[in-house]
Amino acid sequence: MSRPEVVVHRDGELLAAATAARLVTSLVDAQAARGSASLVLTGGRTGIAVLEHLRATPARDAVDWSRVDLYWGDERFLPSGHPERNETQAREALLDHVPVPAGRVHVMEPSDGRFGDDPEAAAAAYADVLAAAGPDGSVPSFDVCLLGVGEEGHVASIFPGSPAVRERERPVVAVRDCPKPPPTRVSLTLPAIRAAREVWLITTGAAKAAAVATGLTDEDEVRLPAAGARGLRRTLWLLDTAAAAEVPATP
Ligand SMILES: O=C1O[C@H](COP(=O)(O)O)[C@@H](O)[C@H](O)[C@H]1O
Repeated sequence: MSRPEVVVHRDGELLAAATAARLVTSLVDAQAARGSASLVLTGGRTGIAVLEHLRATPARDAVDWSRVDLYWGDERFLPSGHPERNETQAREALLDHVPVPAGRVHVMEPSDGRFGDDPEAAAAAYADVLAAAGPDGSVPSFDVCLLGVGEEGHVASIFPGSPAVRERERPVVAVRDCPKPPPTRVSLTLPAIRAAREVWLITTGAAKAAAVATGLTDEDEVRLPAAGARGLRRTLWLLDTAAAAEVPATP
């Protein structure tokens, strides 16, 4: 598992623009190396801002969108098209504007979907989606897994002290009684996130500074889930100055 690296940008706008540029390069490189690229999307303000910048940059056309598989790290378990669904926001920010085939957009089921109001069934179905895509029924080695970071150190919908953060077997779980609304969600687990080649934790603002500083240590992931989000090859914390304020200076 990789050790965390930190990149700090002046402010949130620049962070989102620079991360979008970094994504273009990573997706193009993955396609050159392996034929297609796989990307796990995140919700949250910064994650969606990255997609908006990706939409706006002419360099987005360097990516062959017909060979990109898109997944989600978590989803708010709400009806299809609900404005608070991470899927809805990602579609508006980017996916409706690039020629990615519908069959490569791997959404987590909504609460009015195939399984009705059953997030456990939606989570199990998403585990099947991952198993069908990965080697020998295991989770795919995503090229990049994007994650936002909550003030209390949550990533995806894995909250401190929750059953989700203790999950060791299943790659996807239903999350109930979330401290952040909406209360019901579907989320990848830390073992699934750790299957990614690269994990990028992206966050901004002073309110995240303490979680960022602790997340960079070997803190117990049950107390601070972000500390357990590491990529096989690379773990990158992409921050603005305010979020990086409590990170110890490095040479
Ligand atoms: O609810 C969620 O929040 C987190 C963090 O969001 P932010 O707005 O504080 O950046 C996000 O990572 C997660 O995907 C989302 O469902």
